[in-house]
Amino acid sequence: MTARVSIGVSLKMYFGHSDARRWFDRVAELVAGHPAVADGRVEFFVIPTYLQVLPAVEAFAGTRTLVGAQDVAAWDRGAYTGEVGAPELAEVGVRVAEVGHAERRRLFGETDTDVAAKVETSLRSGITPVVCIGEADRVDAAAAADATAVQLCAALVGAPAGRVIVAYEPVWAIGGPEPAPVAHIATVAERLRAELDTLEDRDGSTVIYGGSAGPGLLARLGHSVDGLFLGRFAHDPDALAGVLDEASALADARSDAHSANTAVAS
Ligand SMILES: O=C(CO)COP(=O)(O)O
Repeated sequence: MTARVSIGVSLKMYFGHSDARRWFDRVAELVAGHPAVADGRVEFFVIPTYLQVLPAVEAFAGTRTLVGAQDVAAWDRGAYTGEVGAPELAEVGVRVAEVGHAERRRLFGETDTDVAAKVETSLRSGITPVVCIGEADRVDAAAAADATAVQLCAALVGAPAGRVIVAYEPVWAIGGPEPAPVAHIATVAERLRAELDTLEDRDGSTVIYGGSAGPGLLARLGHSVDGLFLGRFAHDPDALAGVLDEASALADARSDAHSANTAVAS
């Protein structure tokens, strides 16, 4: 378990250009003044539309915020109309790329093979993939853990060494009124972390939860996840500030636990 806690936001396609830029300015001010983001205890990333990436890079400059892309081409460059490749994303300052979100799998037919190709090109370009996985139907936690472990392995086929951020997002909890139950999330996230721990070349990888996540959830989840992937409930910067405070408290608790373990071991 890493001491650091990760909080990410995907803006999906909710905001127009001016609204997105206003949100970037408000949130950049918020994170610049947030001690845990400023000193790196909490990793913060924002994933706007492709067209909003450059203004986001500019707005968040100097705040430690990582700007991401909501997708990435499966190829580096060439005759792929409408696509954007990882090398170009990296060139303009994109640091994370969302791969295999449930909406892309469902609406655009993305397969595990596409996802693996996108993970591979991202890592090769120095971009950390946010690998989105989650069970489609509401099954029990053990079945969800089995299904998502299979998805995770499929996503990492052929991937070069490097950190990945695994976003566990049960499809049935996305866009709903409330997140999946805490015990369900904990069971699946712990299984996914155990899977990652068996891999030698994935140091620093994290498992975060998304799907109607908002203020109050991280405090209830505690150590069972490494953070949250927010959608609608980050549109209000005050709600996002509340989540960052919870992330900061969790990062402190983890670093205390880490120091206690190190003291016992020595
Ligand atoms: O899909 C999500 C983040 O990628 C979650 O979105 P919501 O929090 O709006 O359900």
